[in-house]
Parts: sequence; C-alpha cells; structure tokens
Amino acid sequence: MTIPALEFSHVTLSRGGHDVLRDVSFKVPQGSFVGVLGANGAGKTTLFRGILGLEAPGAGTILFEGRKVRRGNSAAGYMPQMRNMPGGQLSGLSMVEAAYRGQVPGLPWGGRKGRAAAEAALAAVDALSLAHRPVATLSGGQRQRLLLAQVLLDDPSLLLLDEPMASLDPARMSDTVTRIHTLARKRNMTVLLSAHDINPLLGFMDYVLYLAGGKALLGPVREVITSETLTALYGAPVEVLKVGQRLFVVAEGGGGLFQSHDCTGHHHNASL
Ligand SMILES: Nc1ncnc2c1ncn2[C@@H]1O[C@H](COP(=O)(O)OP(=O)(O)OP(=O)(O)O)[C@@H](O)[C@H]1O
Repeated sequence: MTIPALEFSHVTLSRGGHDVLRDVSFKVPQGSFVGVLGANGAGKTTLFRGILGLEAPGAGTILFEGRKVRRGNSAAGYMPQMRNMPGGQLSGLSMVEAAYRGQVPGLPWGGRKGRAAAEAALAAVDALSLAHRPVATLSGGQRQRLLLAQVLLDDPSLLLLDEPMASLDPARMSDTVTRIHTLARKRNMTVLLSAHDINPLLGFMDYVLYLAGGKALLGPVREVITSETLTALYGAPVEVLKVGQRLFVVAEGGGGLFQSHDCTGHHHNASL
C-alpha cells in the first residue's frame, strides 16, 4: 500500500492555551484534492500550521509522506491567506523571484537559475503577462496567481492553500480552482485548500475535510456533507440544503430562528 501524503493520529493542536483540534485522526491519500471546510475559527489555519511543523501537537503525531512533519520542509508549499502583498513598483517577476530559495525583496536575486525558475512558475499559472507589471497595479485574482507561482518554485508535492478564493468574484474563483486542480493533477501534487464556501469546489474535490467543534472528518462529499453526519460532528442540529446544484449548511437552534453560519461564511437567520 502506498504511504498516505498525510496521516494525523490522535492529534491535538492548541492556540493561545486552548485546544482548537482534539484527538483528530485522518489520512489523505497521495495526489488527492481536499477541500478543508469549517466556520470561522474552526481551525483550518491551525491545521495547516500543524502540517508545516509551525505548531507542535500537544498529543498525537502528524506524518507527511511517512515522516514526522518538520519546519521548513520545501516539499510542503504553503500559501497563507492573502493579507499584505509587497506594494510599490516591485514587478510580478521580481516578487516571484524573491521567493526563490527563501530570498526576500531587497536582497540579491537567485541569479540566472532563480530567474528561470520564476519564469517557469509564472508560465505554470498563466501569469507571464504579469511579469513586468508592478504588483501594486494588479487585481486580487492576479496577485493570487503570483502567490501560487511562488509556492510552485520549490516543486512541492503538497500544496496547502489557505483560502485562495477569498475576495475573488465567482468567475475568478472558478478559474482559480480549475487552474490549481489541473496543475495538481499534472504534477501529482496533493492539495489541501481551505474555503468558506463548498460550492466552487464541488466537482473538483476527492475528499472534504470538515472541521467543527474541535473535531475533523475526512470523506467524500456525499458522505460528509449530509444532515446526519454534520449533526453528529457539530453535536447540534445541522441541516444540509440542496438548492439547484448548490449546497448550504445551516445550523438550527432548538426550533426557532437563530443566528447561523453556512458554508458561504455569511451569517444569516435561517428558518427551517
Ligand atoms: N495566535 C493565536 N493566539 C491565540 N489564539 C489563536 C491564535 N490564532 C488563532 N487562534 C484561535 O484559534 C482558533 C482557530 O483559529 P484558526 O485561525 O485556525 O481558524 P480558521 O478556521 O482558519 O478561521 P478563519 O476561517 O476565520 O480563517 C480560533 O479560536 C482563534 O481565535
């Protein structure tokens, strides 16, 4: 049997003194595309940080390709949530090149090899046309492509993408997922992609990893995203609604109307 890309065994991960995930176990087969879902604060980023060796588990073990995770493993590519991007007149090519072997803007570039690697990574994400544009003038979706190019520089076998679709419009979301999925298939990369809305990921995911109430459940969408399974996971009544081709996860509080959370990340009042 091939070794899983990731294996969590009874893992507890804590932030700021409280357990975010408790006694979590799952295996991710190599080459699979996994949507990581959960409400705000469910622990998606914490999970990624655990895989990157940035948060040590309080209990249990996390294996990456059969070995204990370690900090700085270039086989794991991480794209954090898009917050601060270098501004000013830095070009797309310079920004990607700056990530080559951990270089930072302002220091000498990685030479001819670094330039070639950056151009190849830009080509892989269809962003060669952005190479000479100042990053400050690019749209959110274009910047997202540069970040993806940076992650590809080290030729990782695992991609951890933290909300790469946040703040993109639906067309850009669809472009982004399609691009990542195609690239991952071509390079046999395992992908964990976190999102608030499951809908842009439907049709791409081999598995969903659903985080709630300190627990995590991995399985095919049709098994995990059901009223019964999510009710058990949350430990409170949850209804999965299908509207056309879209899925909505709605929590119900004791019969009345209440503030609930759905997969789109919007809070709303739901009457079931
Ligand atoms: N540096 C920190 N110090 C203390 N607590 C933290 C820290 N970072 C995160 N937390 C807490 O850990 C929990 C999990 O946060 P995490 O960022 O993993 O959630 P998330 O699922 O990624 O959320 P979001 O969807 O909002 O990005 C939250 O309760 C959060 O408040």
